[in-house]
Amino acid sequence: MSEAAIPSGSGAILDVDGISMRFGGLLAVDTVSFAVQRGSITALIGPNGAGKTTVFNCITGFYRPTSGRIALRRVDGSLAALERLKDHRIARAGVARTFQNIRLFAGMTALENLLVAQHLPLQRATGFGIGAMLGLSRYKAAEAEAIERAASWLRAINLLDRADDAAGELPYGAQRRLEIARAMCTGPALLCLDEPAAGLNPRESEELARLLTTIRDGTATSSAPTSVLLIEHDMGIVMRISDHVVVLDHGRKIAEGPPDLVRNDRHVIAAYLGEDEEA
Ligand SMILES: Nc1ncnc2c1ncn2[C@@H]1O[C@H](COP(=O)(O)OP(=O)(O)OP(=O)(O)O)[C@@H](O)[C@H]1O
Repeated sequence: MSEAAIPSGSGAILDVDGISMRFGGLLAVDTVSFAVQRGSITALIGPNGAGKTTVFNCITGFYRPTSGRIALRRVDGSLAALERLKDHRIARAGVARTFQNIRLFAGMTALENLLVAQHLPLQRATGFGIGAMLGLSRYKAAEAEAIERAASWLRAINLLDRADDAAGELPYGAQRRLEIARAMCTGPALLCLDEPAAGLNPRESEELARLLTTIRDGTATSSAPTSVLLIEHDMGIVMRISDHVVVLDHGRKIAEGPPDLVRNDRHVIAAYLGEDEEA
């Protein structure tokens, strides 16, 4: 079996190479290839049923693609062949994701949600549990770091004053930002967002757009710039914040490029008009 590859000299953090996904007789994704460049926002768009979520699920390990390869450049520079890993291993390799439906721990506070996300470094610092019970200094240091990281993300999403409120009691837009902060607390190489603007009002969308560009640029907190891959139906946000747009239709990639180019592509216009006609 050939190794996962990102061409040397390439600035890609993720390379999706000819992936296909078949559900019985349906070829939901048909030999799709694209790359996510380091420090960029890449949007995956297309009409309903185009295959966006399926591609996403292949990258994040919810599905194993029928064929094709997906290579991730980890934070330490090594390569991971995501198509061979289970979802928890993909998360450890540095892919964090959010879902279309919010999946916070509603009864826990905003702060607790961000601390739970950091259980792995805490576990490592304690030798998986016993160190915490014994109050080891290594654990205390790791715990202080986790709290500091959580606080800096609460500040970045304008929720520091609501740190002790239950996540389920926060306004919808705040919950969406908290989910993104929770994903960022794991220090990912790639942040994957499934329709982050769904259900947001214009002010909340604006806040989200600002948050995503600061995550990309590494100015949201003192964390490193982070590459973002998003599925989004809100074309206003896509065209404003994306560096690169990949368009799918009926499981195939029909266009990719900078937003201005994609917006005027006749195949893209036809795909979206076709959807309107059917609606
Ligand atoms: N688990 C599954 N089993 C069978 N068919 C599936 C499964 N998941 C997705 N599909 C089908 O694959 C195709 C692509 O679906 P997918 O959800 O990836 O599209 P999408 O672009 O994300 O659409 P939307 O914008 O509506 O979320 C659709 O025809 C869908 O019905």
